[in-house]
Amino acid sequence: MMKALFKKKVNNINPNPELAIEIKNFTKKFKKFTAVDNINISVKKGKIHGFIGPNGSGKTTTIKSLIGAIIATNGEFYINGLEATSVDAKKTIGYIPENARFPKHLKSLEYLAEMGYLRGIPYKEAKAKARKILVSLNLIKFKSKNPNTFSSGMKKKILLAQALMADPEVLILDEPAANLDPTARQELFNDLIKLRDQGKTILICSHILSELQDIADEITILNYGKVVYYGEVINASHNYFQFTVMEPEMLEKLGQEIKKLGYEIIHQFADSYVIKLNDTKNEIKRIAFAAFEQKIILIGIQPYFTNITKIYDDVVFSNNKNFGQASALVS
Ligand SMILES: Nc1ncnc2c1ncn2[C@@H]1O[C@H](COP(=O)(O)OP(=O)(O)OP(=O)(O)O)[C@@H](O)[C@H]1O
Repeated sequence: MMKALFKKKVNNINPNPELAIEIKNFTKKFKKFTAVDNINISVKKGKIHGFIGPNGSGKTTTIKSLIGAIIATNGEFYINGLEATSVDAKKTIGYIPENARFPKHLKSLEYLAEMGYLRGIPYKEAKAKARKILVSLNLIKFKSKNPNTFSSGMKKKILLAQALMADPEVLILDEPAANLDPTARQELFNDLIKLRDQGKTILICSHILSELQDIADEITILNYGKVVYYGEVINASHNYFQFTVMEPEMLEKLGQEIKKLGYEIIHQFADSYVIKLNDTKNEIKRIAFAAFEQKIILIGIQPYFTNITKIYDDVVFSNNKNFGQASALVS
């Protein structure tokens, strides 16, 4: 009997070490109510991953279960291939909650140094590190002020600075841009892009689609506790262009010309191809000229990117007529 009690749980799931976050078969029930229903989520290393869904769809429940703040009814959680509850995995996560509250008696620099000290960094070292982070987030001039007196945007940055004190590989942010004005939001996003470019993985939980359109590399959409969409995001910086022909019959010929010019076709539609360009203006001229010479009529050449609002409208709004159009969430 005792043997059975202490028997180690056998885990048949092999975590994928290529993923920064892996959530498998996660279910959370609050009494009889199923808030999250057997979902799987994968977040690739070094990416900004948008975690989207209407109010009450289960985002915060998922994040809190991932960081161990609430207990899952069922499921497995991994950070960089390690069980999320393990000490080693916890060391690699930085969590930034939706709301900020700071001790009244500490100035920003002292507060960050204390937080570093609590995580085991010697105080002097922690203070030097805090100073460096404040410089990188453009907050050093406020080092002697208490963060409670800061604007919402600055408070968010102090929370980010606090998470960075532990040098996390994975940052998890719950509604990072709620209540921020456009400038503060842009500044915070620029900081997140910088961190992603340094190799960190960032999971952003949000239902404001415009927050994610320009910065997310991939998205997962949750609706009524289920994953209804997962995919990579192509944004303007990828330099993808869509070339549309007048008659679908012209498409094959255009494909031959595109290949002759040495471009790779990324996507194919009934009447168009998507290609990655580098030196946009000259390359468009070359392709348009080659098409013209082959009597292929191009009726459209336009930048191609993932429209998160449209995807959201398709997978959420069309299923929940009573929710209101997703575009209403874009602010
Ligand atoms: N402690 C709890 N007890 C009972 N039900 C809960 C509890 N926490 C969350 N829920 C319910 O679980 C569902 C998912 O809530 P959750 O907070 O995860 O959604 P969310 O997607 O983060 O929403 P929002 O965008 O509004 O923050 C909701 O229906 C919520 O009412």
